[in-house]
Formats: sequence, C-alpha cells, structure tokens
Amino acid sequence: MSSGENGDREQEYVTRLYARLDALRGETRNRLDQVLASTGLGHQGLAERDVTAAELAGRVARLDSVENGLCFGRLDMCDGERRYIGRIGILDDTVDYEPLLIDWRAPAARPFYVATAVSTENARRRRHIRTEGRKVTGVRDEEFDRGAAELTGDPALFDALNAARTGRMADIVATIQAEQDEIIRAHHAGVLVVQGGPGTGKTAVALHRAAYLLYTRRERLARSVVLVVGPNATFLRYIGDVLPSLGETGVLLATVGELFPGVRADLVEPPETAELKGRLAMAEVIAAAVLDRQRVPDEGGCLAIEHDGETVSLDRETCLRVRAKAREADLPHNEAHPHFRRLLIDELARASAARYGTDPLSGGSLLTEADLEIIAAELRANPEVAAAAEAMWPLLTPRRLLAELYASPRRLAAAAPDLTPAERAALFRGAHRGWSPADVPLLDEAAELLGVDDRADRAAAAAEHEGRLVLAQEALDVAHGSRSTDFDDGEESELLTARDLLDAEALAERYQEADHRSPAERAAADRTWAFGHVVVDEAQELSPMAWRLLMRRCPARSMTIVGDIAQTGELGGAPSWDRMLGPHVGNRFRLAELTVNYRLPAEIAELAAAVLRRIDASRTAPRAVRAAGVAPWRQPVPADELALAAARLAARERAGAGAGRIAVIAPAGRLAALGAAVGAAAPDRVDVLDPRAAKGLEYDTVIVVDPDGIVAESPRGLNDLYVALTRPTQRLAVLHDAARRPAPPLDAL
Ligand SMILES: Nc1ncnc2c1ncn2[C@@H]1O[C@H](COP(=O)(O)OP(=O)(O)OP(=O)(O)O)[C@@H](O)[C@H]1O
Repeated sequence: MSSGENGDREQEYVTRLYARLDALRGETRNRLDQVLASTGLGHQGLAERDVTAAELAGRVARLDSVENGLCFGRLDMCDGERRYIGRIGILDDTVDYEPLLIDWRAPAARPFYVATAVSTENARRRRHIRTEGRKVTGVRDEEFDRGAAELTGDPALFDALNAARTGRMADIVATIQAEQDEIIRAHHAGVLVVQGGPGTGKTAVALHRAAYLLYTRRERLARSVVLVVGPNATFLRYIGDVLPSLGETGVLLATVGELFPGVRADLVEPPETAELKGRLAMAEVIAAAVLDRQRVPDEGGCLAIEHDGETVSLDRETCLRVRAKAREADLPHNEAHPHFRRLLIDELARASAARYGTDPLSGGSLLTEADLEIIAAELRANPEVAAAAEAMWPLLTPRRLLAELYASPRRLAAAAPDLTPAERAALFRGAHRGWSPADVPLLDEAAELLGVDDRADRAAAAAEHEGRLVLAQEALDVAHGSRSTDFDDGEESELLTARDLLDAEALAERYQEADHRSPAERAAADRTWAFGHVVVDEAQELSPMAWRLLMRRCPARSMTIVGDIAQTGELGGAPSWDRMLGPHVGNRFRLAELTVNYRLPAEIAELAAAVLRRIDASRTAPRAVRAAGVAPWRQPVPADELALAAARLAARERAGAGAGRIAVIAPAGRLAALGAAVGAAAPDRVDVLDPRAAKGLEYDTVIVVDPDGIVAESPRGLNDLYVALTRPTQRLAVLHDAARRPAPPLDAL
C-alpha cells in the first residue's frame, strides 16, 4: 500500500472523523449523565429513565468500541460522489447532516464489497485505507475502469490472511469478499445454513451476519437478543472480540451446556454416553420417566388414609381412573398436580361418604352435596392426603427427575425399555456427580414436560412484597410523625403530607428495585427466553436433542447455522443437514455455500483435500487463495521420543514464528505427556490439544503428532485428522512413530 499524497489527504479526512467521533462520545456521555441524574420521576418515569439510560449506555459502548479501524475504505462513484466506509455511520453536524462515514452494513456501502471490473455497481474506484490507531499508514486503489484486481491480487486481504495470529479472532469488516457479503446480507428470514470447508470464513461470516441483522433490525433484536452458540468455552473466548469490535455488545455467547440456567455442565463422560443422551429417542425416555412418576398402588394393593378415626381406602382401579382423568387435562406434570389432587380428594370424599352415609334400605347416599363438600374440606386439611397426593403425583424439578432416573435401574428400565441393558447401564449413575453438557438438553426436555413449579418463587415474591409494604408503612409513619406540628389552628389541613399523597402500596412499588440487567443478561438467566436470532457455529457437532433445545429457544426460527459436515467429530453429530434439520423445519431452510479457503496455504490445502477425498469422495475441497511457500513436512521419531521431539520442534517454531501462535495437536491419550514436555520447552504461545478442542481455532504453525493415533482414537477419526490438518495459516509438520510410515496420504509427504 502506498501512502504519499493520497495518504496525506486521507489523513486529514480521518482526523476529521475522529474529531467527530470524540464529539459524539462527549455528547452521548453528557446525555447519559443527565438522564441518570434526573429525579422527581414517578414510577413510570423511572422505568422510562432506565430504558433511555440503557439505550444511551449501549450507544456509548458502541462509540468506544469502534476506535480501531474506524474508517477503512472509500468508494468513488461514477457520478463523482465519494463514500467513506467504516465501522459505524457518522453524520456531519455542520452541513445538512451529510454522511461523513457510511456504516459498512448500509446498502450504500455494498459496492465496496461486491463491485468488480465486470459489475462495477456504479463505482469507479475502491480505495482501501489502512490505519494504525488514528494514523493513516497506507492507501491502495482499485480502478474499475482499468480492470479491478482479481481476488488473488487483493493485498488488503493478503495482509489480513498472512498476519501473525494472536489467539483471538479478528473481524474481517475491511476485506469481506463478495460470496461472503451475499450471505451476510441475505434477506432470508428463516433458517439459513452456511456450509463450507475449513477456513472458508464460516465463523467470520456468521458473526458479521449477526452484526448486520442487529443493524437492520436493531429495535427488535436489541430487546430479544441474538444468541451465538459455539462448541466449547475456548472457542467462545477465541471469537469473543469480533462482535464488540463491530460495535455489538448485546449478544449472548454460550455453549449448549450453558443454556440451562443454574446448571454447571462440567461433568466429563465417555463420548458413547454423550452420543446416547443426544439421541432423539431420549425425548421419549424423558416423557416416559415423567409418566412413571405418576404412581398408583401395585396390583392387589390400595390407597389407605386414616381420616377421622377411620380408614378410607381407594382400590387400584379407582386410583388408575383418577390418574387417567388427571392426564386427560393434558397439562405439564407439575401444573396438573393440583388437578390430580382435587380428583383424588373427590374420590376419597365419596369413599368416606359411602362408609358414613349409606342408606341401609335403599343403598343410596344419605349425605347431601354440602356434606360431601365438608368432608372434602376436611380431607384437604389432612396431611396424610397431601402426602399421598405427593407420593402418587410428586412435584418435580427437572434436576430431581433426571438424577432419580439415572440413580435407579428400575426407573431406567421402566422409562427406557427400548434401550439395551448395556445402554441403560451407561446411563446409570449410583450417586449424583453433577451434570454433563449432554444432560442439558435432557434437563430442558424435562422442564418442558414438567412445567414450572413456581410456588416457591411466588411465595418468595409475596414475602418480599410484604416486606416492602412494612418498610413503606414505617417510612410513611416516620414522615408523618416528624412533620412540623407548629401550626396555627386550621393550617394543618391545608398542607399535604407524604401520607396524603401516597399509600404504603404505592410507595412499596417505588422501593421495588428496577431490573438493571441488560437484555443479554436477562436472557442468560431465563430458560424460556425466546431469542430473536440464533447463530449456531460448528453446527455439525450438535446432537438431535441439542437441536430440540435450540429450536425451543428460537420459536421464530430465525437462525444462521454454519458448519462443515466433513468435520463432524462427535458420534451424535450430523451426517447431513437434511437429517439434522428435517425434524424441525422440514426442507424449509436455505443452503448457502462458501468455496474459498482463506486459512490454508495451497500446499497444506492440497494435503487436506486428499484426506477429504478419503472421508467422502463426492466432496470438493475449498480452493485456497494463496501459497505460503512452505510445503508441509513429515518427521519420523522413535515412539518413546514423540513428546520430546514435538516439544523441541514447538520451541524452534516459536522462536521463528515472530508473534505467532503454535498448536501441537495429538490424540487425547497423548496430551498429558505432550503437555508436560511442551510446558518445559516452550511455555507460552504453544497450545497442546486434541482435534476436538482445536475445532474452529487456527494457528500460524501446527504440529500434528501421531496422525494414525488420531484416526484410531474415534469412529470419526479421519474427520478428526482433517480438523487437525486444517488449523494452520502458515506451516504444518507431522510427527509420527518412526517404526511405521503413516497411512496415506500422509505417507507421501
Ligand atoms: N474476507 C476475509 N478477510 C480476511 N480474513 C478472512 C476473510 N474470510 C476469512 N478470513 C479469515 O480466515 C480464517 C478462517 O475463517 P473462519 O475461522 O471463519 O473459517 P471457518 O470456515 O469457520 O473454519 P473452520 O471450519 O475451520 O472453523 C480466519 O482467520 C478469518 O479471519
């Protein structure tokens, strides 16, 4: 990129933009201070103040977040118009509010991403402006009338692709490519699936699409929140800077395991158990487990209650009838409990009436409806009746249901008759040891079927309100008691006191703390939150049960789903998009494809493509846009020296990689030894991980240790190897046991 005269001129413009940005920040902060300081508002006024304050605080955060790379491009249109393109839109307050800077998401910015010499979109020139801090460091032009640079000749893109990795994903707003732009701005309102090989920018595109949707539908999405789902916490940390750098902070990033408020899903369990729990059949198991908790006396048994010195009993058939009637209401289990209890008491009352009040002559009842009601009222107060109702139709939390299911071979057998004994044994857990990520969709399923038992919450809320009333009354009494008594006759009645204006109820409302959490925080704490849009990354890994949970979180089915079927590593993951999404949206999803590999240099991409052919000969590998000049290499090492050799190589690569980052990717079984060796030789900027943890991440150099071990370690081992080989942006080394050549195609290195 050159700077020179153009650079000086752009520097002037950019300086002006930053001056305007500073002024906007100052104005917005002042308004926020004023709003926060406003007093004397009624209850309604306070609520409105909080909304305005949250809106202004969001605007301040947005203005602060765009400091770096505020302006990165300019479009010169054929009619002489100039458009500066940047992270946000800024208007000129001195001249008719002309746009000084156009938000990259605005329609007017689109030609910057899609114009070519063939289709110029009325643009004459595209200018890339590079800045460091507030200083313009380079300017480069593409003149469309002279033939715009091909993709392979775009230096702004190559600078970004060749830059050393920092361990945090960066936004690509200055270099979005046309096929990516089309997906980011897609009008499709429903489910959009983005399929693409590794390094095609799926994650980048999905995050920029979230930012785009927030821009175009801010009013609605800011309130209903965008949820971004990723495979693990490391990945979410890796992508965590992208949306804030685009000025979007009100987004919730979470793994599926984090989507059941109050549950920490940190239990590690065998992949086979996770796969089993992810099967669609588990929905039926949970439903059967709920029904199994609605108990009646065993064959030949009966329900017997001591009441009023007598035993009142219901036989099994009557209990079955009561249960069937309660089920007919088709309510969630907990919500049906009061109904069941009412029906049970009615039957007990009838049985009791039959004992006390049968006419010896006619056999009919001697008791009136009113008598029956009295007996029922007595039964309602009888603790034995309450205990029987609880035993037959217990109020259950999802956690209790699942923990007691896992803990009981009898319950497992009753709820999961179609599972094999070995599968049921895999679900069995003698003692409760916490929850795994695969348990979360099951807890969610249970929550749906059980319904909310919010009696405790309601009682707590009532107690709190009561407490506020007492406080308010005391406050009013103090105000009344401390009023001036120095009145002339008749004067007192002319003066209004706090008591005249307010009653305790109204004052209590004012004491009620406003909910100061952001919409994203509130969404995170609410299992029933309906997100406005859901982005799912590495979507191929999700189990059918996880999809059920996600679909519940997004009733509007406004979703961007990105992934690569060829990278599926989880046993319960997707074999195809149709199979995965069919049960939820049929064929009502749009499939878009990304075909260019921005991560891998051509030399490594070629090797990865050979592995892909072995996974599925019908799949086409994405085309690489650049060469690194370094062919991947293979190093045979005696088996017992693999860890040491990998550590030495990592240290050497680290010394040569500048500020870059290195990964050692190996079978899970080797991680402990490798971690120790690498930790001693090259403690920082080197990660040691298995392919599953490496999913979605990227490094300047990758050292794959024991590739055959990776393949052997899981039924989807070849997919895992594919993931490992597709993580580097520059260099790839393969270390293997010297006693054997690795399996093809790595043997050809
Ligand atoms: N238009 C672009 N400009 C600059 N960099 C880009 C562009 N598109 C993608 N990249 C970079 O390419 C790399 C790969 O992108 P990303 O991680 O989004 O790919 P992916 O398809 O999600 O890969 P995987 O399937 O391996 O997770 C990232 O460093 C990303 O920033």
